[in-house]
Amino acid sequence: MGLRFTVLSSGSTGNATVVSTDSASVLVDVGLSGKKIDELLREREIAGQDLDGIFVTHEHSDHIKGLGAFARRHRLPIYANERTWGAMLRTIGEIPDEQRKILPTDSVMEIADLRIESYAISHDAIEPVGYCFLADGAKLSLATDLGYVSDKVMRQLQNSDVMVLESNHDVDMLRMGRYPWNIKRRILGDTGHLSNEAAGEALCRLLTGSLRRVYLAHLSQEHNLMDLAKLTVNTVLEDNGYFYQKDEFALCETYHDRPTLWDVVK
Ligand SMILES: O=c1ccn([C@@H]2O[C@H](COP(=O)(O)O)[C@@H](O)[C@H]2O)c(=O)[nH]1
Repeated sequence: MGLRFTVLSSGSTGNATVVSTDSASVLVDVGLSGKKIDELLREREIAGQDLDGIFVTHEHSDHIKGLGAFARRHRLPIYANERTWGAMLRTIGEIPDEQRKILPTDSVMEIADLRIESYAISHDAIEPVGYCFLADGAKLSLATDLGYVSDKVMRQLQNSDVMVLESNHDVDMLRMGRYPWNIKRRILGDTGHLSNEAAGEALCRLLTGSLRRVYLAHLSQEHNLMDLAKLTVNTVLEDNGYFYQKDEFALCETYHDRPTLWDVVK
């Protein structure tokens, strides 16, 4: 079946994504309780103990809430860079040495036929990363929790077939919303979260030959709506002269309260 994935949950209430090939299966982040992750995996017919490892993007609780419990229960290796390990150790509890794996930022590793590339992103965590997954000539890129898309990140994301891209908020809804000003400023800043417009602008530079689907992710439940996110991204694309046919490219949805269907990347 080749490279495939399901976003189990997306948003500030918890993030987790499964990426699989016929020979490897990994989880990216465990932002819900270990019990809930097991339940969602079962829904997608995956057993926790069949995973080959967990890849951590950063230490914020919506990405590591259930990490310790889940990894210990299934004796799974956890991959993160050294500074992220340092930042999360006190919250995830004791992890046996054999499960602690250091994956430096901007490095590449392979598990069976799955190639995993970590890349640095701009977010207010200690050393946050995104991941690209490649197998069978297909590329899936996960890009959430980033304040802006740097040229380096843009190069990393090139030639993706499918992307999971942050579209956190509508700027006007956020400005008018109830969050305190310091949190609004954080979200809007260079180490915060991508707005719908910023996601659209990034896509203008990424909508090349190979990109077929983009899953809008990490939507705020306070300051966004999926239809508004899609409309804004499409408007930015059209304003910049990017028009596409429905059979060429699609914007897809992720959810905070249910998994996406399996998507076979290519
Ligand atoms: O009271 C709050 C609410 C949210 N945050 C952080 O803001 C961003 C965006 O949150 P959304 O739920 O997507 O609106 C996220 O990093 C939250 O953790 C906060 O710090 N305090």
